[in-house]
Amino acid sequence: MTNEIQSIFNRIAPVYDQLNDWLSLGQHRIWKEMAVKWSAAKSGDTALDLCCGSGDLALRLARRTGATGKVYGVDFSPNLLEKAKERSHWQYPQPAIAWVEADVLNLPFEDNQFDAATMGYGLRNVKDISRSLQELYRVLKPGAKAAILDFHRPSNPQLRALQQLYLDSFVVPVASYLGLKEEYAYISPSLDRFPIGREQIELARQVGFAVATHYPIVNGMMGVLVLSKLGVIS
Ligand SMILES: C/C(=C\Cc1cc(O)c2ccccc2c1O)CCC[C@H](C)CCC[C@H](C)CCCC(C)C
Ligand SMILES: C[S@@+](CC[C@H](N)C(=O)[O-])C[C@H]1O[C@@H](n2cnc3c(N)ncnc32)[C@H](O)[C@@H]1O
Repeated sequence: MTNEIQSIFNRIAPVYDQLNDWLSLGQHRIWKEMAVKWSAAKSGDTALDLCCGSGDLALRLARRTGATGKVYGVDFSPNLLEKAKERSHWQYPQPAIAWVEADVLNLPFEDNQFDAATMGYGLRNVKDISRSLQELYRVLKPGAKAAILDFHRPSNPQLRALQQLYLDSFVVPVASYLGLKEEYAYISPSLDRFPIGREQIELARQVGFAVATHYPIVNGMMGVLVLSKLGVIS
């Protein structure tokens, strides 16, 4: 059965990439590249991109893991996955990516499979953040790292007000013009209830991550949670 979040992302799929470029003034590419770097994915790795959407992070990961590595992109929106497949089809050389339609709260993978993982703008959207971190922990190999990029609320009240103004007075009106007002208006309340950096760290520790650090970026308007599963890398 399709849930509300799935429907939102299925509806925005046709314009998703273009709007990300316009609304972030192209900056989302830099933020995603930072997440890929912090995941420490390297050549030959088996890497995972959770909530992969149209595949931006998975394609970036695949550039790092190379021809000897493999990337798995997981998402539950068939329309965004279709976009991801289309994009990877046109790349040369063909990236080694498997696109998997699944719920990240129930990953279809064995324990201890992945050398590195990323998640971009997914954690704020899942129904159960702890469960999602637990699943991520389960499938990572001991010694592996994950980098989770998402919006963040700046602690400075002026910057928070500026972020809110940008969302209400620029992002939502632009999306409205394309008939996607409700879909983009959803970002603001989802950010209001999203745990801030130190709360994310606490949730990650509770599921077993021994090392968890949150890096605010874009003056705290975005953040990257970097997690390590302790153990020896074989
Ligand atoms: C790639 C980005 C967001 C992805 C994204 C996440 C969601 O949860 C959504 C939910 C519903 C609809 C769409 C999305 C969605 O696209 C980040 C960039 C896009 C943002 C809309 C831009 C927001 C900019 C910030 C407030 C900070 C502005 C800084 C400035 C541009 C330097
Ligand atoms: C804002 S998009 C991010 C897409 C991509 N990672 C990026 O950075 O552009 C959020 C994605 O999370 C996916 N998603 C949300 N909850 C999910 C879940 N429980 N299981 C799988 N995918 C989920 C949505 O379908 C959507 O593609």
